[in-house]
Amino acid sequence: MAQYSLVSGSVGLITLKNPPVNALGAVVRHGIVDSVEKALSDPKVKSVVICGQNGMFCGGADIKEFGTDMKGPPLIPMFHSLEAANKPVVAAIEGGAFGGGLELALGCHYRIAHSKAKVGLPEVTLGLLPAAAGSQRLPRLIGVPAALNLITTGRHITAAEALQLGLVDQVADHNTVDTAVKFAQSVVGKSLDSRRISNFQCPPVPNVDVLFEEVMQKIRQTSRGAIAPIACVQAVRAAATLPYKDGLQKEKELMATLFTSGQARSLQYCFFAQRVVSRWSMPNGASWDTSKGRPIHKAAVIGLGTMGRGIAVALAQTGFSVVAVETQEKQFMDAKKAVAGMLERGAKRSGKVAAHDKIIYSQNLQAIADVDLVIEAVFEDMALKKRVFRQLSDVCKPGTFLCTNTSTLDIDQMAAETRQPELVVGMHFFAPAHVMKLLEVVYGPRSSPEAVAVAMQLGKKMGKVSVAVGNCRGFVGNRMLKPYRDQAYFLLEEGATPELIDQALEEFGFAMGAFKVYDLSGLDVGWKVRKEEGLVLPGGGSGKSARIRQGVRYSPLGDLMCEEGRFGQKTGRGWYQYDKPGSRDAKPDPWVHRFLEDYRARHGLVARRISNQEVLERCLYAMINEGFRILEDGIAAGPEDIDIIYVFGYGWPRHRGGPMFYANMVGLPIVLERLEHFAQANPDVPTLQPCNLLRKLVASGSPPISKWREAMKNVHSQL
Ligand SMILES: CCCCCCCC/C=C\C=C\CC(=O)SCCNC(=O)CCNC(=O)[C@H](O)C(C)(C)COP(=O)(O)OP(=O)(O)OC[C@H]1O[C@@H](n2cnc3c(N)ncnc32)[C@H](O)[C@@H]1OP(=O)(O)O
Repeated sequence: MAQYSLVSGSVGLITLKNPPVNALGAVVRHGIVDSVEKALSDPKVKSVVICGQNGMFCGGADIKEFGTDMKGPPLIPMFHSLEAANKPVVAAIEGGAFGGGLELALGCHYRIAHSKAKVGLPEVTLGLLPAAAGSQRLPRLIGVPAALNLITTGRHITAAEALQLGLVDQVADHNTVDTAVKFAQSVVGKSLDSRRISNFQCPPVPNVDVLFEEVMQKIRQTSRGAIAPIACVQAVRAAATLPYKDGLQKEKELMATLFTSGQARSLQYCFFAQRVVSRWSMPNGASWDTSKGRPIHKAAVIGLGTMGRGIAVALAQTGFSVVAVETQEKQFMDAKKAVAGMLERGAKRSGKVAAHDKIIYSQNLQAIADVDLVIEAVFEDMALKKRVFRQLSDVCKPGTFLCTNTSTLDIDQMAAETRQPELVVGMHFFAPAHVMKLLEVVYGPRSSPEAVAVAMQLGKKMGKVSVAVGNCRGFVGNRMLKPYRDQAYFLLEEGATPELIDQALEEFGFAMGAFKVYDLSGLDVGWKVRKEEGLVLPGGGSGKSARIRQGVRYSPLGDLMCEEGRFGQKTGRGWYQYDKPGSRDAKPDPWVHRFLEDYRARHGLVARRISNQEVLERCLYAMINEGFRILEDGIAAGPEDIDIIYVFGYGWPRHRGGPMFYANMVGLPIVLERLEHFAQANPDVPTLQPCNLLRKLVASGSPPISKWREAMKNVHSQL
């Protein structure tokens, strides 16, 4: 609702009330219309102030209403009637004004923001554009380049930046509503003509065509197939080149296309999925509601390789005291230098002081005796990790949480080496750990809810998107990656090239195709693991068994590349060629094409034409099928957990909502039918055999993704 009251004898105060963010749902919109009518028709009222309850101005349109019949007054006429009012209307912005909330403020004659408030037009992140005249008013107020930046990125800016841009008129350090009321009284009687933004001429831009062409080109390169950023540019262009009324018409047309698009649905799903996963739960019912964390003041990182360095930096930048331990002399010296550089660069970017004094370096484990939490980041070797956990258990004070950054290994085996296995959890960071947003928090069978709560809390403090998952090989992310990568290799054997496969995946929207990722992360990493697992045969093996291991299809292509010393970017040669070792510019390599032809000839494989569609179906449906198995096994609590992991950790295009949401969009019966087809053609590839949960969901009428958790409960109860 919106509450109306008369304050200071002459100011009509309209307070938006719709917790938690005062979104502009139908009831609020009705409330605003009624309140404005009251204020404008009351002769005692000389000016109007609009604010939000509980220190929050407005979080925008009610996203939960999208996809419903959206009854209630529309926003544009509401904002026009505010702007046309003959009494000054002032927005008092506390907390934040986002999307429709900022558009409401732009319809007012004046805007006063609290110094801690933030504002922004984040519609693009929901697959939309600011279509309550925001795309037309903002450029008129702050100019085209600044408006383009805010509207195409959706970034939230501080009150100080908003003031500098001319987006707000004043910043208040204390009671914003009182300040706004006084301000409203002070401007009574002043002409409002110059305050109505829709009457403004857009500040002229030299070479407007060149500017928009350049911006459009940049957006096309970075948006990876997302349509909303492009529509945002088109809408701002309309503001820059057309009269307000025509610009508004263009904004409406663009919004109509976006509003019903699958991309908007996917992005809005991601918005809510991110919030669902933050309310983690364990199969035993533990969650935030039942388990509180414990404050962590001092943490330790063990092992200062690439991951350990990033983790230490992330912790220090968050304000934790860190003991960084590395026992090998050379690595220790290199790490100290590297971490210092990372902290300096981070400080330069954030404008904060580099957190050098937060880190103490040591080559001795005894230095961690008093820490509250340890993150082990030594080499991915179970024997080594077990030894480290035994030492940690001896050295650390009782009650210290012991976390491992393993990306695949069994948490429980490490926990078994300690005196308090309930304090052991996985904290799987993604490289580079101080940059990447995702954190998989892995609970083993003995991990206590408190330990999970502590890791989730720590992740939140570090600005990570943390997802709690169960313990299995590869957890969620890497477990699903395996069948995807297997398919990519099998497609090479059948006639594809690395660039054909990568192009299909990148056109789909992945940040990088499978083979570019291999080259980036190093082919030797997987080779080492496969050797330890006994999968690697010299020369790839021969005869029929060369392409079979442990009874299932295996491609030795990656092993053969490593035998040639082609480890990827670091050696300047991998699935692509690079100008020099360490270079990132991947070029197709004729050597690889010949290598693949020789391989096929050796194994009697006849190359066939492979379409982009087949690449997508084989790679993505195999991965999705594993996702269903993960749900079936109870490793992830729901499809949202999987999707958020893929969007934030694996370059899955957000406008496609994550693999499980994508399966839901494609249609589960289609996914099932294609998997059945591929499984029949490849009986030695068990990951293509459709899993039970998928079959059961299809048999029960393919419920929408919002109902999968319920359906999963039924499946679990039948097991
Ligand atoms: C055919 C053509 C039709 C054309 C029709 C056109 C009609 C539309 C016209 C205009 C459209 C305007 C577009 C918009 O305004 S879209 C919304 C833009 N706003 C946003 O994107 C802001 C989203 N919210 C946030 O970024 C944050 O929530 C923030 C406001 C910064 C607060 O953050 P924080 O304090 O961390 O809190 P949470 O994010 O956890 O949120 C708390 C709960 O509030 C729910 N929430 C937040 N925002 C909204 C919202 N706008 N609508 C509905 N619900 C919202 C959020 O989900 C949390 O609840 P829960 O935990 O239960 O999920």
